[in-house]
Amino acid sequence: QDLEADLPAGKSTHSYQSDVARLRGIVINRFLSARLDVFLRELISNANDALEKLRLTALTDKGLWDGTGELNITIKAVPGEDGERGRIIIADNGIGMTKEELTANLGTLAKSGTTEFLQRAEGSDDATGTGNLIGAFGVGFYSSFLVADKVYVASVPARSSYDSDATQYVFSSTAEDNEFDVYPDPRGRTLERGTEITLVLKPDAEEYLDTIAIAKLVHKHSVFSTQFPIYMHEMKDKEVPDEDAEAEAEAERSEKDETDTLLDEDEAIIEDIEEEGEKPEPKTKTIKVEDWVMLNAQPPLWTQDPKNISSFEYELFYQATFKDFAAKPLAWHHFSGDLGSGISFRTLLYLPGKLPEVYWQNPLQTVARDIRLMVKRVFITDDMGEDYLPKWASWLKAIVDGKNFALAPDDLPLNVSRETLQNTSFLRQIRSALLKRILQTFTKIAEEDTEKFEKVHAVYGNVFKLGAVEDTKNKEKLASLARFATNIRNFTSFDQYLEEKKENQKQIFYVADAGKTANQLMKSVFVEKLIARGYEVLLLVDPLDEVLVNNLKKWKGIPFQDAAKAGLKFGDEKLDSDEDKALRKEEQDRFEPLTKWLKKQVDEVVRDVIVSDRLVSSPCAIVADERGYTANIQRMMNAAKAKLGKDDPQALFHDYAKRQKVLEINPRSPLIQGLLKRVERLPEDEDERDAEAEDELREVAAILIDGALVRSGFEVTDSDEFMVRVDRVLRRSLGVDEHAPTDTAVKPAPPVDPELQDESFYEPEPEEDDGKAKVVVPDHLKDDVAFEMEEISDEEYEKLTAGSMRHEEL
Ligand SMILES: Nc1ncnc2c1ncn2[C@@H]1O[C@H](COP(=O)(O)OP(=O)(O)OP(=O)(O)O)[C@@H](O)[C@H]1O
Repeated sequence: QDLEADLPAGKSTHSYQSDVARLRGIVINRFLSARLDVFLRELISNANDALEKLRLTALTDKGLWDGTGELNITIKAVPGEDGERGRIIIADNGIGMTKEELTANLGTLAKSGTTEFLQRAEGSDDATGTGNLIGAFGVGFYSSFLVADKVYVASVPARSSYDSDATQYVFSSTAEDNEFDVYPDPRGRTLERGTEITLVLKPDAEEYLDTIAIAKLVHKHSVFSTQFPIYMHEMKDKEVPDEDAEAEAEAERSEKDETDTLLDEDEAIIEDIEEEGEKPEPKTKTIKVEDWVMLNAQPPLWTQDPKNISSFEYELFYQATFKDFAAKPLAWHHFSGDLGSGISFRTLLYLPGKLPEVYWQNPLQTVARDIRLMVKRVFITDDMGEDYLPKWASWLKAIVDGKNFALAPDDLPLNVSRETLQNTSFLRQIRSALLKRILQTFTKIAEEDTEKFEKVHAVYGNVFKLGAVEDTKNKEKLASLARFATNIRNFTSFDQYLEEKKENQKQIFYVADAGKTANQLMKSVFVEKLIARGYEVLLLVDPLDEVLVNNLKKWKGIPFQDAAKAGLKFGDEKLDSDEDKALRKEEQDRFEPLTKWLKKQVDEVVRDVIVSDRLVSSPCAIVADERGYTANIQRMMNAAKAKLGKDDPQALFHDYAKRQKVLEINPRSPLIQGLLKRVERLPEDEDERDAEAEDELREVAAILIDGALVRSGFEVTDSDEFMVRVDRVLRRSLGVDEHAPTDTAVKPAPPVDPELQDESFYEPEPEEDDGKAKVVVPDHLKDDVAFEMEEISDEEYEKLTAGSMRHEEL
């Protein structure tokens, strides 16, 4: 029987309160279709409230509900037939409404702040933002009109559940009219208690009739939003005995039995056995039966006490909620907080076991997509805006469930734009709570479980480094989580490095070269002496490492020192004996002729040449100035410079920075000592100059410097020139005439061919027959044919050929 009022008797028509009319107008006209599906979560949320209200009031007023019978929510989709519209019916057996309550609750808005909300919503173009706030401001029920042309709300208050004569009333309203009707339900009393909402779907909302679509929606928005079971009506296939077919089969069987008795006895036995093997299957048929499937078997995990939740449950919840099946979460943190002004929240945050590839493809572009903001267990949004979290944390997956959230409109302004959503104090407070807890979670693992932290660091190491550069507020905390290899250990933090710092050491030493391994870096010329003397050196192999230390500049007040740069001090130089100091001074004076001479030779490559204090076995090294490029940075900058114009100031700076290096020579290297001697022997007098000897020496120096460049990680200035020099020096050492030219004569190419020949002309020429025995396989068979040959003796050959087998056949 239809819900439509058939008799005018008992029907009353009311106008919506003006605010309701405006609100309905916004809902109906200003929502994007993408937000249509909120209607279901809103109605489920209302049903949940009605059930909760019943449960609570029944605690003190047993007359409302005796505690027996399940409190639940049901959803039923009724496809349209015979030109009728499809319907969705959502019912609860909660507190219910009287005739007066139907009129008052659904016809007026009692929320404070609504008028302001309406003004802003009407003035805003951001329809999606409005969608986020539905629910938080009690526009919930009116979202029905997103999908329905007509809505019926049938209700019986709980108080009447024991009174079988009590009247069930219907509220009905169309989307167009600004009026609604209230009348006794023409179907009579169909509900024991509670509310049943029937949505007569608009033609373009018929997709919601699909039970799978409904189940998906419930899972997306509401599966964790109520503690009460949600059941969905389904027509299920069921096999039942088919009595008609069974009776027919029985008749057939008895006919057959009669024939069997006529057969020979032996045969009859065989027949019996066979019959036993194939007992007649009972005849069945498939019928459709009604079934109610529970959609939310799981209660909201984050509302439970962490003590009662197993790791397995946390992991399952993670997978189900965030659809991340790539790896188990590495860790989670489940906590509640209070923001004052009556707002509290519960949060469950997860550190994913793997960061998505897109994160590292462009970490600065990533946006947090998995922070699910809920209010009272009802999903509100997972779009917190582009910059809600710093980029380093954009991988975070979390549920944030605010309580009493809607009661504090100041904390969530009615303005609907995302930018303001981000800037509300509630969300800002949540953001800092989230960041604080992420860092706490990492720090706790780092302090308590090194093995686990190694795993965490393998995934998040670069996140810490990126974060320390990006997030000035959390710089220290993030940087202290980063770990590095050193020449002494594999996994050390800056703090641990300082614990092992030597006396008087005033710098944190590091050497960086992205792409090299820690072992390779340990062999770098720059750290020879540091390592030989037993100092600890951070071996920075990741591109972000160098960015991080350059950005930090100091750790606990102690500067970082790139071992490949000028300014390296062991710190104990002052403690050297006078003798040592004198020795160094003497060395410097002694090598001055060489440093001066070399400086003239290498003017283009380096700024200065000095006697080194950092080399042990290598003859020389190229060390960058404090403001110059190290090889590592130079490589990165070269790529960037390639894109700049020649006269671009940045390009000019690049050339300048490139030259800011020093050639350091090792006074103990025999090669350097030999070079010094040769330089000293060069006659100073202009007239006596030996051009040839000078050239030779220059060449040696040039190779030495190129070698130093390569050893120091730079590229040689001109690799062709380098090879020409090496060629000359090799000749000299082999006693080959240095100037003897290589015979470079070659046969010139034939004259230009003016014509295009026949195609076959360009095919490769067949090999000439050399007269030797061989098997020639045509090209197209080469892949398919294989040969095995066996050498046979003359005798065997004779034997074989003597018979019928001829040579060719063999
Ligand atoms: N299923 C229901 N059972 C009983 N009362 C209901 C039901 N649905 C709605 N109501 C009544 O109608 C009122 C208006 O509902 P509406 O969804 O517009 O706002 P709200 O539920 O009060 O706000 P919010 O959606 O933010 O919780 C509710 O406050 C409630 O009193």
